[in-house]
Amino acid sequence: MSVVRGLLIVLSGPSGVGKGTVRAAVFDREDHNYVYSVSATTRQSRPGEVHGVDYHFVTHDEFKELIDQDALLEYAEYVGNFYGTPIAKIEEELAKGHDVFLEIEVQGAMKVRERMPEGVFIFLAPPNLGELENRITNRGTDSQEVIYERMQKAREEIELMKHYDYVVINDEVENAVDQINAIICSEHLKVERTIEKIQRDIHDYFQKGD
Ligand SMILES: Nc1ncnc2c1ncn2[C@@H]1O[C@H](COP(=O)(O)OP(=O)(O)OP(=O)(O)O)[C@@H](O)[C@H]1O
Ligand SMILES: Nc1nc2c(ncn2[C@@H]2O[C@H](COP(=O)(O)O)[C@@H](O)[C@H]2O)c(=O)[nH]1
Repeated sequence: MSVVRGLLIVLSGPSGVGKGTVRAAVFDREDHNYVYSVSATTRQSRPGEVHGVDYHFVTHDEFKELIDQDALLEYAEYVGNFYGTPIAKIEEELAKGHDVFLEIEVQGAMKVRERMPEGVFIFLAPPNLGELENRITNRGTDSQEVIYERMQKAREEIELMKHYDYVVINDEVENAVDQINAIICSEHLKVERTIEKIQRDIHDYFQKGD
């Protein structure tokens, strides 16, 4: 029997809203078949970040080579650094029936939407912008200048949330996780129902011909 292709789940939203935190909590569920798409970036690694796990940390030349080789599903420049999604792993995992999670900013998500509109696009929103600023600040990874730039970006990004299939507010991590799990279940059901409908149609068509 052929394997049903996995879902491409694009979790997007402003920096610091909690995408990584929520995604890790979604992955903590025991019985999942999720795979995380590790992005390439020209950003310097932060303390504790592991090459190949959190990101593929690459030079500008290496990033340019990925673009030239058409190895990225999408890429974007974000606050002075490049970020991109390697395509090969995604195709491989979807074909195995695994659900692939992308955790990317909004310009990139819109490009994925053009290339893979069958994806499930979830915008993670902060309860309010003051709380977003607190989260980025308390994370302690960015200078005041970078925090300012990320907050300016957040304003533009929130304007684009209307282009997503779902908006989830990350007030409490557990609430956001429950909503995302419910979205994924319902998207799987949609795919199963569509397959059943097509199979019924094929069955009915050939019965008529008998
Ligand atoms: N619901 C929440 N309530 C309070 N703090 C939260 C919540 N979700 C995440 N945080 C905290 O906010 C900070 C930013 O979270 P995280 O790094 O997961 O965001 P992100 O969206 O992945 O950021 P980036 O896009 O910059 O990688 C972290 O310190 C995290 O612990
Ligand atoms: N368009 C893409 N955006 C990405 C990708 N990987 C991560 N990101 C997003 O960039 C910002 C900044 O990330 P940070 O790790 O420096 O805080 C954040 O919104 C990430 O989600 C990608 O492959 N493409």
